[in-house]
Amino acid sequence: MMQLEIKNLSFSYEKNQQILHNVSVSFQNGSDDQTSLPTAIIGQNGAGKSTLVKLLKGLIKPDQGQILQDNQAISTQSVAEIARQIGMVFQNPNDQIFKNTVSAELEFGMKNLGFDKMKIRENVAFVAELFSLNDVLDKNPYDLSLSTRKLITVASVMAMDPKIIIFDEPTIAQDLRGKKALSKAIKLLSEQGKIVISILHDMEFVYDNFPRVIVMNEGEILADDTRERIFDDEALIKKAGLDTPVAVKIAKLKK
Ligand SMILES: Nc1ncnc2c1ncn2[C@@H]1O[C@H](COP(=O)(O)OP(=O)(O)OP(=O)(O)O)[C@@H](O)[C@H]1O
Repeated sequence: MMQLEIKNLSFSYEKNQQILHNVSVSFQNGSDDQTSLPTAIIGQNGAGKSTLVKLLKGLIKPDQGQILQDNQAISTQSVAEIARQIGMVFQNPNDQIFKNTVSAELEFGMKNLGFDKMKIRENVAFVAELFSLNDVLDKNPYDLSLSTRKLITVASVMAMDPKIIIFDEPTIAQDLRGKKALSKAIKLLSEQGKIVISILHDMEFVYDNFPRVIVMNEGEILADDTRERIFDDEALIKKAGLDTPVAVKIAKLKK
């Protein structure tokens, strides 16, 4: 079993302007309770979602509180150690793409982590197939659409085989085909026993793919529960300034 635990985390970018207030939450794999399910983090713009996942990845340091991976503080781990354990797909793919061919980009993270050639070839083939990238492997990512670039970053991080994978808004700019590939990837990662966490604004995608939902509001966790209970709670959804997924609205009309 693997565990990621956040204890009493507070954070501010600037003095006297606290962004996260005493946040505690945990994620794990391999148990049958809801902390092991693929988890969506939802909430209005500015709620603190991106800040929370940056802290999880060790990109910024908390003012107070702890982030523990298997009972070890991530603050004691090197950047390389964290990279091996925690993969993160940023909101904007342009922040994450460095190479001038898709295949070099897919290989890049694995090379940095010292994967052997056979494994690199195997993983590139797997993610290229999963995200329909075989026809563009020799292309420059910047000659491709934003949606394809985003899928390339998801594929690159998956290829590195991290134990924990965090997505920041993976569905931005995606059409139905892209969303289907992402759904398949999330299911697969979960079946492989990875901890899957994603920030999302697309409530339909949340409802279809994430059995556990964390609602953030003004730097706090308002609720952490199953998607059914979260979206059934109209007062909660309203307080957090969110929408109810269409499927839930229809089910309620039928009642
Ligand atoms: N680098 C920064 N410096 C100062 N303030 C920041 C910085 N990044 C974010 N903030 C502020 O922190 C607060 C939380 O931002 P954050 O990006 O975590 O929210 P979010 O819930 O991810 O929003 P969004 O859905 O728009 O991405 C906001 O008020 C934002 O203006």
